[in-house]
Amino acid sequence: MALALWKNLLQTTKKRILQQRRLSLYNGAHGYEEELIKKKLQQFSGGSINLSKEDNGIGILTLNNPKLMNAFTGAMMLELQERVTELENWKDGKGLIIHGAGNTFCSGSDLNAVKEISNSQASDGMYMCMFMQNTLTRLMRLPLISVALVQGKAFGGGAELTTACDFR
Ligand SMILES: CC[C@@H](C(=O)O)C(=O)SCCNC(=O)CCNC(=O)[C@H](O)C(C)(C)COP(=O)(O)OP(=O)(O)OC[C@H]1O[C@@H](n2cnc3c(N)ncnc32)[C@H](O)[C@@H]1OP(=O)(O)O
Repeated sequence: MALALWKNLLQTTKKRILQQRRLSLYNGAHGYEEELIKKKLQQFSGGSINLSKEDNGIGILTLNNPKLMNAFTGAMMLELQERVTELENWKDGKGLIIHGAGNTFCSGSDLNAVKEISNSQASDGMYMCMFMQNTLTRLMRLPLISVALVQGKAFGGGAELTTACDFR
């Protein structure tokens, strides 16, 4: 009986910790509303973030937008958040390798998207950065040993991504 109660408590606590991790660090701060910035980011398509979870507990995350040196489009920023959620729920995960498709790592945010977002409303550029910062903080807190495999260039948001990893 005591053991069952203890297990239940442990599971509830784990669930709560996961739920808290997913909450944005910034919601409500400086007018930041995650759902609104997500709608804006959806408008900038292209590229993908692929995750392969191997049987040995190693995840391989690929930044895939080689035409733009793997720059992060809005769609990729949203996908990165989804992949991080997937990793948070991966019970058998032990490690994570992040690499870029082709012969480079990542040239940062897609400058076309940055330009358009910043031109639409001054604060939207800041909200986009806050969105990414939140995802990278969650990535940094994953209970996995993470390695950024930096081949070629890592600029702007790409360099920030490497600093969210344990090793680079
Ligand atoms: C606000 C967000 C901020 C952050 O979070 O900190 C950012 O990340 S802002 C972005 C910061 N990154 C940059 O400023 C890098 C910009 N790119 C470059 O300086 C160069 O492209 C490079 C990365 C040094 C590579 O140079 P090179 O090897 O000579 O290749 P090309 O310049 O010919 O690039 C090939 C192709 O890719 C396009 N490209 C590259 N980076 C980006 C980007 N960040 N956004 C959009 N497009 C990008 C480049 O324009 C070329 O396209 P084509 O001319 O159509 O072939």
